[in-house]
Amino acid sequence: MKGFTMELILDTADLEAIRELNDLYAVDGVTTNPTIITKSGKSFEEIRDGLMEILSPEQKLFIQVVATDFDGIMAEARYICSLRPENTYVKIPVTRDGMRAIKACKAEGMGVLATAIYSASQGFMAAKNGADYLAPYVNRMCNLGDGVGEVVRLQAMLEQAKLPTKILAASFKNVEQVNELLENGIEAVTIPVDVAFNMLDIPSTPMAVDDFTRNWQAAYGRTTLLSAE
Ligand SMILES: O=C(CO)[C@@H](O)[C@H](O)[C@H](O)[C@H](O)COP(=O)(O)O
Repeated sequence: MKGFTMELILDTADLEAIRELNDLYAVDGVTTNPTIITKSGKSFEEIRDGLMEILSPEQKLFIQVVATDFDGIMAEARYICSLRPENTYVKIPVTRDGMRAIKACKAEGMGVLATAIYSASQGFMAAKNGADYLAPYVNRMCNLGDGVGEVVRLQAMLEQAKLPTKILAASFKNVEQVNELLENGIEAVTIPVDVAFNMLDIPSTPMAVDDFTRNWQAAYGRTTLLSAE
């Protein structure tokens, strides 16, 4: 396995949730796609400016192209990568035009994430074209077959070929899917807001804390460790 630090990315354009989760967790960046941005109810420009204000220069920003033809993808990719001096990645779906664009963007020195990946072979070819990250759609792949298994297979293929590309697994619907991939050494995950909170919020934990507080209050008449001495 390659030496790495696991990256935790948020898969949302909900600026309030990003602020809150950025306080709560060690967040490495944010991914968006055209649908995620339209769901925010805000304009692209508002989301773009909000993300650039919230994220520190070290946190990664991934923005997807909307154009589907090679020239359009290249124009949007240059624009996206010009938004911040570093740690900005253009997300390009692995269509035929997209694959050509991934290769061309890397030749121009841009950061690239290959997205909308549904099979190990699609991911492998994007990695061969130089993509920095691959985003397999885990839940959607699970709906078609063994999604987690296919991502683990892709990881094995990258390791065998000694390709440095990282898998940034996407399209999660529950915590268990995330856990399974982390257990298998996946280097980065991008998770939606509900899954991000569900990774922490188990009702038994605040219930246990309530017991501690109640017992302390009953014994010492206060709800803090600190006395008035
Ligand atoms: O590709 C990335 C991250 O690189 C994600 O933003 C990706 O587009 C999303 O996770 C998926 O489109 C979400 O899919 P779904 O929740 O609609 O199944």
